Amino acid sequence: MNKTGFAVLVDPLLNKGTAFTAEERAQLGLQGLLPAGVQTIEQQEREVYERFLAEPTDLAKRIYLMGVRDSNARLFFYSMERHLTEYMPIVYAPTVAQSIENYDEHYFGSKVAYVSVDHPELVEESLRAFAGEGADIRLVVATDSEGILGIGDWGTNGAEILTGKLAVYTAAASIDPAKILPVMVDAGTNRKELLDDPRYLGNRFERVRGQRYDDLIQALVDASLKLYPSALLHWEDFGRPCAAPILERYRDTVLTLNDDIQGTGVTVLGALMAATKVADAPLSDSRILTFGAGTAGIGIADQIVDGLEKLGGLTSAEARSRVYLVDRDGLILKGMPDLTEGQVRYAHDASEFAADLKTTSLAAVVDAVRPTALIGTSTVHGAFTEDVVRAMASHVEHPFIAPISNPTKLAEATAADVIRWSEGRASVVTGTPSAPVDYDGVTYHIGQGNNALMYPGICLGALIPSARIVSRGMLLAGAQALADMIDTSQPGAPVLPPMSDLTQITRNVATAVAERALEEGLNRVEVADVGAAIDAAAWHPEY
Ligand SMILES: NC(=O)c1ccc[n+]([C@@H]2O[C@H](COP(=O)([O-])OP(=O)(O)OC[C@H]3O[C@@H](n4cnc5c(N)ncnc54)[C@H](O)[C@@H]3O)[C@@H](O)[C@H]2O)c1
Ligand SMILES: O=C(O)C[C@H](O)C(=O)O
Ligand SMILES: [Mg+2]
Repeated sequence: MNKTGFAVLVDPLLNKGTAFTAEERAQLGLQGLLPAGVQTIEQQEREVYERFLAEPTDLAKRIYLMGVRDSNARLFFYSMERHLTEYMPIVYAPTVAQSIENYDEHYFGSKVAYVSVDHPELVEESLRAFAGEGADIRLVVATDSEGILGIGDWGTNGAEILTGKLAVYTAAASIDPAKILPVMVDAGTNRKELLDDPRYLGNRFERVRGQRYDDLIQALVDASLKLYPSALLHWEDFGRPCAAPILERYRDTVLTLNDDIQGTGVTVLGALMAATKVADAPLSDSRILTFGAGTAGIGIADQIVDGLEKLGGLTSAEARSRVYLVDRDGLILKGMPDLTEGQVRYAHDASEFAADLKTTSLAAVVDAVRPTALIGTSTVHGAFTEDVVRAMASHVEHPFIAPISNPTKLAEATAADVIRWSEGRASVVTGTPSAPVDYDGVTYHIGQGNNALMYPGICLGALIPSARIVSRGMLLAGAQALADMIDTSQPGAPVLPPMSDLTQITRNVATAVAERALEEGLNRVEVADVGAAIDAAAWHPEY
């Protein structure tokens, strides 16, 4: 049944507010519900942008913009398209972290589907209720909020990470917002201050682990496959104990992507490939030191190893031996207690190092390993000290240094410090935006090493041919497409394309990923012309 009256005005996908024409107002029963003036989308957008500029803080700007999103989605995306570079850090990281940390003051629940570990039998009903009967969902984005960015466990307050990721999906990949379903997986929280806060709205118990948790995830996968068989399932900000096991359980049989593992892995691999061009060194010469060997750190290591093998020509054992990990207890060595499965893959033999190596000193480990690339996914602010950066730059002419922990306050270093301490020789990327750095007469542009550069394109590229899975080949094709966008001929050029080019980046990545899926025979539909199929699928925020 077609909606009329207030039902139209409160539906963000139908609402045009004051842009409804006199005829539409008559047809849709809106007479008397709107003031007499009729505006164009351009006029409405100008007012949105002026109000955005006038809001006093980043958090206030985010709350305002997401309010526009919730009342008139086309107007929001029309505005985001025009001010992408300005809106990204507000709608998404780093400001989304403030939304989550201050949730109780500003939200009464986010617009997402909630599923509870107490009621796996209600998962299907929750998805149906949120999406509406007959919805053509192509993308399910789920979080359990145990590892939100680097700020940890935020229970159901973490739902705002989903609204941020969804906005980026539509802005970057033109995916129709009506086809995306955000799901908050509520398995409890281990954050005591939330459990003690009377205003906390999620399940008030400690995180449930083991069979009951696995059953909830299985119920979500089953419901998604049953209701929306061609949809991609995106996992976001699950904690270290759950993220990798969930991906391993489903990656070979279900169309699925873990953003923190795979999205981040391909982003960093793409940047590393571009950095090897700056260094004029083959990819196969890379030696990688990852500081913070959790979900993202291991995801990056695995992805780089795949790249060293398939693109760099190393054997799998050779490629693995090029990766070194440092975590809380220092350099990861064989036989250390409590290593995760991922860490075991990269544990080195202590006999490779001098007996007196201080394995908990990052600078000493850098001197011992002599890496070409240093990646930070530790959430330890300032861990890449001057000593560490100088050690990197003393062994390699052009080191790749990527302090990508989010939000900004947790980054291992600032771009400006890395440029200064490496005397302008390092290729740097940071997780949140960094201003250009002037050093010794050169302006260095800093790439934003954030998975937002990749997950929209990988997902779109997988959806276009209705791929059965996201294969390793599809991921590598995405990384190559990203690296191919980089022109390193100018001094100070970034090793990642700028966020202002996000729609073009996404298109290039999606094209490469879709073509690889077709080559590998993973498609469930035939696609004669990938570019034309991308155009045909695109949703445009116009009235
Ligand atoms: N830029 C991006 O696109 C991107 C993508 C994913 C994750 N991240 C960031 O990476 C960070 C880590 O995320 P995650 O999901 O991997 O979390 P995680 O908890 O799975 O991993 C963090 C790891 O750092 C280790 N660590 C903590 N303190 C340490 C110390 N003092 N020294 C060495 N290691 C230490 C932890 O033991 C853990 O293994 C977060 O800040 C997150 O925002 C960035
Ligand atoms: O959300 C982001 O900004 C990137 C990434 O997924 C993260 O967890 O930090
Ligand atoms: Mg994340």
